[in-house]
Amino acid sequence: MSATGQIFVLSGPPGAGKSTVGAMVRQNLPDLAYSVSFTTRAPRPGERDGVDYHFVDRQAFIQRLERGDILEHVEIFGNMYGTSAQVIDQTIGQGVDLFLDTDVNGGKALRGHYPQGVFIFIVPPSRAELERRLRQRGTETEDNIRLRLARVGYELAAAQDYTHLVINDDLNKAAAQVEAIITTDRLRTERQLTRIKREWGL
Ligand SMILES: Nc1nc2c(ncn2[C@@H]2O[C@H](COP(=O)(O)OP(=O)(O)O)[C@@H](O)[C@H]2O)c(=O)[nH]1
Ligand SMILES: Nc1ncnc2c1ncn2[C@@H]1O[C@H](COP(=O)(O)OP(=O)(O)O)[C@@H](O)[C@H]1O
Repeated sequence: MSATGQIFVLSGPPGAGKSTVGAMVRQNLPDLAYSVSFTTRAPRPGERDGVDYHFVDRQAFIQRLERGDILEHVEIFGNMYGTSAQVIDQTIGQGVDLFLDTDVNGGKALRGHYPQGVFIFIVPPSRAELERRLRQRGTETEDNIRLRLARVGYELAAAQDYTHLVINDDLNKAAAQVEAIITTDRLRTERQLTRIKREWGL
């Protein structure tokens, strides 16, 4: 029986709805911690440092990598993204559940470290709708949209390695489904017993 918190990883192609659905789920499940990644990407309008990402320059990112502060990382679209090792250790070490948004490489690395984790893949209903949503998001140049569209197949090929698959057709439905997956995992007997024993001092 594990006394640690669980990890919930959300992956999917760019434009699938990871950020949007992730934010809705976290709002409804406030006791779920969020792993704020490091990135060398520039903030988008509305994104906040330390909340959406820790925005750092390449040199600072590499320093962190060399110090072992980053558990897993990837370079996508010319930018680096990485998960804080400290956040993972401290959060789940304290028995708190942790939500992460990573690409499929991050998913694979985390599956290696935490094989009992919950790995959720999210896809939009169609490629055309994904393209429409990426454009409508209004955050990317045409070149960046093309880069993101070129990655869709690569991300989709890894969907089979995830424990759950959610189709993001209707936003509220998709968020409710991700929430249901998390809640169901939390209701597993071994996780409930761990919690009960801790609370009852058993
Ligand atoms: N492996 C890994 N991927 C990450 C991390 N943080 C973000 N990503 C992924 O990096 C990719 C690009 O993210 P972002 O620039 O926010 O763009 P978007 O996919 O267009 O919303 C997405 O697939 C994220 O899931 C991380 O810490 N590790
Ligand atoms: N079910 C949905 N219906 C319509 N638009 C959506 C839906 N889910 C997400 N979006 C929109 O699609 C765009 C891409 O979603 P986003 O959460 O940024 O994706 P990701 O983080 O996976 O790249 C955003 O503008 C978001 O508001």
